[in-house]
Amino acid sequence: MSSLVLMSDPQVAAIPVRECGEPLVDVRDHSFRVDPRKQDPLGAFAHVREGVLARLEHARSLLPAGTDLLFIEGYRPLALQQRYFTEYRDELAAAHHGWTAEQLYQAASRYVSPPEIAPHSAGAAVDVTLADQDGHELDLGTRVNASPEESDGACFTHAPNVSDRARHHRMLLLNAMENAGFTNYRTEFWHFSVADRYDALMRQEPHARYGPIELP
Ligand SMILES: C[C@@H](N)C(=O)N[C@H](C)C(=O)O
Repeated sequence: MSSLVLMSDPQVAAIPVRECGEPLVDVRDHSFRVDPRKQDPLGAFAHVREGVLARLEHARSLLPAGTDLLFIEGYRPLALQQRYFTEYRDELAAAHHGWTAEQLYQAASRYVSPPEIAPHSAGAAVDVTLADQDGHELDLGTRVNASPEESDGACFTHAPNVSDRARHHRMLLLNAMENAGFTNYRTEFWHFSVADRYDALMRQEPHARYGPIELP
């Protein structure tokens, strides 16, 4: 297992973006199981780049019978990413009075990407989990979007403090998504991205193909 590189690592921001211009598409037009918890009036949450959709379809086909992907969130407007990041950083600041701005920036990036490199705002990232054939969410150890503090670190993909059953489900998800070409952010078992700066760095690619994009 490779060592953890945080989103705040300067190596991530240093990856250049050569925008490929692929459009955003709505996964709800492609028979995915879509959970409404991140639903927004414009349906932004259900959008991803075309190439991300193709990889999601591939990942889905790699899961064992009776198991399916449950799509939670894809595209996130930059203003929302900024809000999530600031709110979480402020929460950490309130709990850790002695931390420097740099410490807060790094710690916040375990759970929310700094807006300037955010994979969700590039349409390159998805938050997904597993469901059974009736659409019931499977146990992957914590709720999707549990923070490190809330879950005592159990949100980390390879956390030891989850049950064998949850670990098994995490590995099903991770293997299907990685074999379909996604990179997991190891601090969150549910977060995967492709062709953004983080994925490019992990794959030692010279540049990312997806940069910040607006919903049409
Ligand atoms: C906030 C959480 N759901 C999330 O999306 N985290 C990743 C790292 C992100 O903000 O890109």
